[in-house]
This record gives sequence, C-alpha cells and structure tokens, in this order.
Amino acid sequence: GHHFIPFCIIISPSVWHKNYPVAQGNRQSPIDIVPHQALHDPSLGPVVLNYDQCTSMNITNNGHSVVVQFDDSDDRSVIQGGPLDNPYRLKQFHFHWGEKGCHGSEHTVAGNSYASELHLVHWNAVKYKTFGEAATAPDGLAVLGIFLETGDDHRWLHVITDALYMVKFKVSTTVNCFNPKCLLPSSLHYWTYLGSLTTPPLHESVIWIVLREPIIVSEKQLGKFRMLLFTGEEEDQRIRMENNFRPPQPLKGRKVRSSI
Ligand SMILES: O=C1NC(=O)[C@@H](c2ccccc2)S1
Ligand SMILES: [Zn+2]
Repeated sequence: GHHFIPFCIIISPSVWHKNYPVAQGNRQSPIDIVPHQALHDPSLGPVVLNYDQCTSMNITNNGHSVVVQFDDSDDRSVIQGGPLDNPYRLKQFHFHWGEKGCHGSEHTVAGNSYASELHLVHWNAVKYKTFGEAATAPDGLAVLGIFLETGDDHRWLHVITDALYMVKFKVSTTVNCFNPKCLLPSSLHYWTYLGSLTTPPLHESVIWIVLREPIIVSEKQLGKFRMLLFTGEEEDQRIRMENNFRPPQPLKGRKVRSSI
C-alpha cells in the first residue's frame, strides 16, 4: 500500500548533538537568565534600532516557525550600540511558542518561561559579505530577543497574526511595509551574553540582546500561531506547529551583563 514517508520529521533538541556536536559547546543558547547574578556594566550603552524605512518583504512558514523576511541589501534597517561594535543588518524576525500559555519562550528568567519569544535576527555586514558567512563567525550575528506575555490584545501584532491563516502550511506570502519597531516594549533595558543559534546548525555566532520587559499579546493572538502546521499541504499528516523552542543550555562559566 501507500507508505508516505513523512516530509516532516521533528527531531527533538535532545538528539541534535548527534549531527551537531556543537550542541554541547561552551556558548550555546538559550540560557536561564538570573537577574541578580547578571553583571551591571555601566560601559554598556543603549541599543539603537534604526528600522525607520520599510524593508519587510514576506511572511513565510518555513516548517520550523513563521518568519518575516527583510531586504538586507543595504543598511536601511540596522541595530547598533549596546554590546555591538558595528551596525548589524536586520535579516528576519520570527517567533517561538508553546502549546499553552506559560511555556514557549527559549530564554527563561530566574527559571520562569514566557508564553512566546520574538527573535529579530541581524548580521554584521561590515565584517562579512553574506548572512551565511556571518552565521559561522563568533561576532557574526546579533539577535534581539523579546518576551511575549499573555494579557490584552497587542494592537500591532494583529498585522502578523491576521496574516497567519495564509501561511498555515509551509508557504510564503508578501507582507507590506511592516516596521518591527511597533513590537518593542517601552523599556529597552537588556541583558546581553555570547551565545548561539537555537536551532541546527547551532553555530556559536550570536551576540544575544534580551529585553527585560515583555510585550503583552492576547491568548487569541497567540492561538493563531498554534494553528500553523509543521507540515505542508501535500502531506496527509497534519502536525500543529507548537513547542518550537529549545530549552535552556548550560552557562559554562559565561557572564551575563545587564544594561540595567
Ligand atoms: O535566534 C535564533 N532563532 C532561530 O530559530 C535560529 C536561527 C537559525 C537560522 C537563521 C535564523 C535564526 S537562531
Ligand atoms: Zn529564534
């Protein structure tokens, strides 16, 4: 009879080290951030986000998350300052979430996780020619992490969550001028540490900047992420996209600095 080989085989984080030994490396992400053990570093200036021009292109369900991609052919959308020595170009943002309210973020704060975590992924185009090259360099990427907590509706997240039905399966659709500045909390106080990609290939190439203040989104808005599928339309199995987060990894002596 028909034996469909599922296109979508979900590999659990606990076995990633078999194909990616760096999974057990010395600067893996995410981590549990313990605020009172973080080192306040007065030399850490504010993080500056220049996202003022509209460079968003499309929204894609890539089988792991939902990603909004940006035109990174020039420096129109960059992050700089804080722990960064150069401006880093915005490449994409995406989310991680769970199957129910209290779990879903990748970083945790004093052992507590949030419902979801937004990652704005940037790369060092001053030192490297492509994102791919930067993704393998120790100072190649800068990811801004923002926690999502459930409460009232987030008035701007609607632009994303109302488009999710169009990318239920692994597909892509255009998104007009979306400025991710509207997804920032009021305070840009942050923790920063040296870490890695949180999905394979887990390269140890990320300067992490995690904002302390979460943004508030409604359970209804979060629920729309959970109706996305890991699987494509052509597959007969329908596997809901949820719990696409890696659990915290050992600190291995790293110092977390805080701007606070
Ligand atoms: O912060 C991260 N979240 C992810 O899903 C990882 C990733 C991997 C490749 C490209 C962009 C991001 S790194
Ligand atoms: Zn991520």
